[in-house]
Amino acid sequence: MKATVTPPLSGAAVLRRAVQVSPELRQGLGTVAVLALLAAAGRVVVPIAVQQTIDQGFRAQGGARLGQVLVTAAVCAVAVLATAGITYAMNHRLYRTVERGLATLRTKAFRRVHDLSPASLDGERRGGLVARVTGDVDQFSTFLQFAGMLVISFGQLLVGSVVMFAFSWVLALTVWAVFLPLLLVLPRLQRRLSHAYGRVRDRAGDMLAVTGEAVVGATVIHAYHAQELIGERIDTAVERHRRAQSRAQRLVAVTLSGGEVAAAAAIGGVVVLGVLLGVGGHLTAGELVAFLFLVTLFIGPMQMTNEVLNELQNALAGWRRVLSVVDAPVEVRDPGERGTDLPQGPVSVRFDKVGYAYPDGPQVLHEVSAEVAPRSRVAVVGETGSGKSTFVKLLARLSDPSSGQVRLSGTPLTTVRFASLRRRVVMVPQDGFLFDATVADNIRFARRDASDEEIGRALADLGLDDWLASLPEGLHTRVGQRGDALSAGERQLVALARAYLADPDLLILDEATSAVDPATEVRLQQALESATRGRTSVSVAHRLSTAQHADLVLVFDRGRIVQQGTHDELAGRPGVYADLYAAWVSATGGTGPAHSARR
Ligand SMILES: Nc1ncnc2c1ncn2[C@@H]1O[C@H](COP(=O)(O)OP(=O)(O)OP(=O)(O)O)[C@@H](O)[C@H]1O
Repeated sequence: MKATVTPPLSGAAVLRRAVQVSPELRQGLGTVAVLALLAAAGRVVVPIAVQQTIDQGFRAQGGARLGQVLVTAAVCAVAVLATAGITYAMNHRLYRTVERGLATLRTKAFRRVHDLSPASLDGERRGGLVARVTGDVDQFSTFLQFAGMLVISFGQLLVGSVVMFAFSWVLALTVWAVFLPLLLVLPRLQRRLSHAYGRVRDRAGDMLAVTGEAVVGATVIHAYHAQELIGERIDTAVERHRRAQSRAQRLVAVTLSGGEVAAAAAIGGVVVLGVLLGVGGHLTAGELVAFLFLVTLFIGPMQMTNEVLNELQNALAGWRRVLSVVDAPVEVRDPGERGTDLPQGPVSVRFDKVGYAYPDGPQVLHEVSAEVAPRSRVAVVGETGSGKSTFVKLLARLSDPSSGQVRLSGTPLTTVRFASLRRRVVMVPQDGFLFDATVADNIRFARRDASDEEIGRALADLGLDDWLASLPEGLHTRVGQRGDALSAGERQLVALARAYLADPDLLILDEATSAVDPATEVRLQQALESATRGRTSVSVAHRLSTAQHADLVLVFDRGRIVQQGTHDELAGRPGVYADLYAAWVSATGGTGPAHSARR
């Protein structure tokens, strides 16, 4: 699946694309920059005040001037308070801008996960993408806690350097000479870090996918006592993440230690040179003390910049992965305004030499041609893996054919607006997903404005009123997560009632293969009979009893339609259908429980 491939976007390209995806990120950046400069300027007030206090206050010519000291202290206090206020305003503005941008990014990424073709993307892979979107965006959010400081740091470096040069260009050059080598090797280190953090984010994604799978597949894991196997997979994923993280942290440690050494060298150099300059009469005591303050103001941002750049690499790696979800190509597009509505009335279906291959997979449908008359009931049968489900997914436009064309009532499916298609064509998949809500709410999913009475009537139409009466709280019975509180057969009944309430012109059913008890089997059969009456229906039939009642049976074999006709015509003729039927009769006596048709 293309969406899982991380495109090798450079840091700058990631930022550019991120701003395109979330234009909010641009808003107010000018204000943030101005506030950052003001905050930086505010921070050099203290060293200047220290210099003034010493040189013009305590050591003033003609004796100490306490009045001057008090005024300087008051100005300094006001500047410190104002700087704190400006820093708060800048952070607030920055967080607001970026959180808005990230909200847009999250929304677009989640939507894209939904838009990706359901035919080629199963629930687990979709879950992996969701984990990526949540984990990686959070990583970026964490980075922001530092980002505000980064903006101020740049301002502080700038203003600090100007003031340092004003006090003593020799000392200012010394400080820069110490930090320059660090600045020169930093880009190389950052590139290596970027690579290391890319791996960390990938490993974190793998870890989330494996643990997510373990939660979703808990029942199967317990049933097969596979806890140890899954445990090992989780341990491996955790260990690989730990190793990637350690590698990245080692590089971080190198950059931090480099910063420490440079800081110590800068302070040492300033003290020694400063004293020598002072003795020679080139520097006052106040200027030397102020300079030492300025050096700490310079070292702080240097180290902060280093740290923030490290975090930035981690955040960029996450951003890059989220953007690869946002930019994943959507296979099935709504023609929207340019499209047409399906013609009114009962729907006919035509498949014209349709071929299909799943992304990166082999051809699974070959030259499939079929015609379905309006209001007819069609059963699609064939061995497991013969292409039945794929055929109905193309009919519901969950995916588009690789070759050939599907038409509904003469209109090419790709030109039908989604609004019209989803109103007139409804598919009940094998696993008709139920939400953790009541029976009524799950059925109402088809028509949000349906009243309880209408839902009750729909169930009665399908002959399910006695089943409804047997539920502890009738329509208001909760179905549990994924419908776990209902039996497999009952879940199918609810899914069918949901489709019936939608009142489509074309009903597509992918019969569940799960076995149900005989009483539910009879209920399901009756409900199916009522739900398909008077409308076009195409059912993937795992029970050949469905084929017995159909107007037309399409027989699939290895991705091709090899026979078509009514049950009576086909059962009496040697061929795939007669074999399937014979196998089904011998396995179930012809009336038995659900059974996947096999030769
Ligand atoms: N999401 C997918 N990605 C790749 N290949 C797939 C995917 N879904 C199905 N296939 C492959 O396509 C082929 C046809 O599968 P399909 O599900 O259409 O068969 P089927 O006749 O409905 O089978 P069953 O009766 O078991 O449901 C199979 O070889 C299957 O492995």
